[in-house]
Amino acid sequence: MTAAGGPARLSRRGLLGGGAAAAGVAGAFAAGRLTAPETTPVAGPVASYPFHGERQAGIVTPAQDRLHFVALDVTTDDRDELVALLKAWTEAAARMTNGESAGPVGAVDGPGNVPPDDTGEALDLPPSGLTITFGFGQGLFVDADGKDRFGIADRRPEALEQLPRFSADVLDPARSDGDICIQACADDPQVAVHAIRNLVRIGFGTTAVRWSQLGFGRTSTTSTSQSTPRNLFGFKDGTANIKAEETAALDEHVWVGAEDDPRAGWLAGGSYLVTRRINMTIEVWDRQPLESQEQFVGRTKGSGAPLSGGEEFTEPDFAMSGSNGPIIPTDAHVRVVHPDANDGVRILRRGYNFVDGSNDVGGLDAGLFFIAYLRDPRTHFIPLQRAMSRNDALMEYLRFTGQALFAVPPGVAEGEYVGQALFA
Ligand SMILES: C=CC1=C(C)c2cc3[nH]c(cc4nc(cc5[nH]c(cc1n2)c(C)c5CCC(=O)O)C(CCC(=O)O)=C4C)c(C)c3C=C
Ligand SMILES: [Fe+2]
Repeated sequence: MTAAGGPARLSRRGLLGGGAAAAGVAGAFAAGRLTAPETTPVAGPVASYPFHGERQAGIVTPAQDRLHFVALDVTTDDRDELVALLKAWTEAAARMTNGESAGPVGAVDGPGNVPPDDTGEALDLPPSGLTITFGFGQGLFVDADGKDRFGIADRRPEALEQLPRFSADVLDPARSDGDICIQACADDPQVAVHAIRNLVRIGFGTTAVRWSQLGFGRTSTTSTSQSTPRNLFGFKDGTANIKAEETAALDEHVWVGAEDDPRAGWLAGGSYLVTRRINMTIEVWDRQPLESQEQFVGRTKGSGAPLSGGEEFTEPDFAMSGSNGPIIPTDAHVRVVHPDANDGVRILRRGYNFVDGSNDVGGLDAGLFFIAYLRDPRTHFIPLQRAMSRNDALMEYLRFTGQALFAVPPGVAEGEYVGQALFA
């Protein structure tokens, strides 16, 4: 398999859409925010992303179209068993992201009298841009009884605590938390599901699935090479997201710094991952006039431009007046969560649309599975969610039905296993 289409391999011309756009992007970097390329080139089909590297793949990797996310509880108290599992998962993840079977024998080439070491549904499928990203929850460090099962309680990152409750939270414990999470993203749903299924299979006896979530359409961009997708409200989502090319912003807002937390040095270069399962009352939303929908968001539904004018990547002008007060209302989502209103804070969003059948009132159980990577949940998530709770017009159409927080260790070098520094 060849690695192709990843950010480093896109030509500068392909990334920036020509010289004029390049100048524009350079200016935007200088201003601290990224503006659009003049044209938005689409990266070619991606063969594979290597599992090993300085950072885990699946964070700044161009967001793939499909997601299978699982949270697991560790059922053993034995540190050696946990470490053995992390080693086995590392090997299997490296193989699968390379388009190989989960185990070295494969789905059909082993002896007939034992179960195969791969389940087989991805036979003949390409790697499809599969990335597998691991995170550790609070319960891995101290379990519900306050027990330090694996001798790592003193290495728990200070910020890895239970998230507070927010308004519109109707959290289902069966869709929240977990000791370990695995995020599999791919451009083929079968490849993402195959990855999670096999990792869960390998963990049988050591871990148990707590909850999982499928996502069918990305709701963000994480690279300037991508076009902006739409969420289930029909709006472009991901326009102002941090992009892989914004390395200074990633260092400031996404990657945990070496000095951030003296007792959790193992997390330096990693990140925090927040998930929120957000049900959207789409049937009610669909009855709102177009102009109201646009006022709730603060952007136009067609182009995604701010209501203050311009094009999709034009910065909103929050000072501009309309006939009835500010043209971008004070409770518009993009105003409430904008860095200008939140001490300059930015986050890397990597969420997905979901529809999990229908609900008990004949509507769709649909929404946005919010995933964000950020440097510290205390500065980069809790205040944002609180601001939304207080004063965001979108809140009337949202119900938060699950949430979790994980510490995501940095990348894995060849010959190492994921999270190795935590157990060293
Ligand atoms: C706590 C953080 C956020 C939650 C929860 C959240 C939910 C949520 N958002 C949309 C739709 C859009 N969000 C947009 C931008 C945007 N959203 C957040 C944060 C949360 N959103 C941020 C930080 C930003 C970027 C703000 C900026 O820097 O300008 C947009 C506009 C397009 C874009 O920039 O991506 C839309 C549309 C929904 C539907 C939703 C819950 C279901
Ligand atoms: Fe948002």
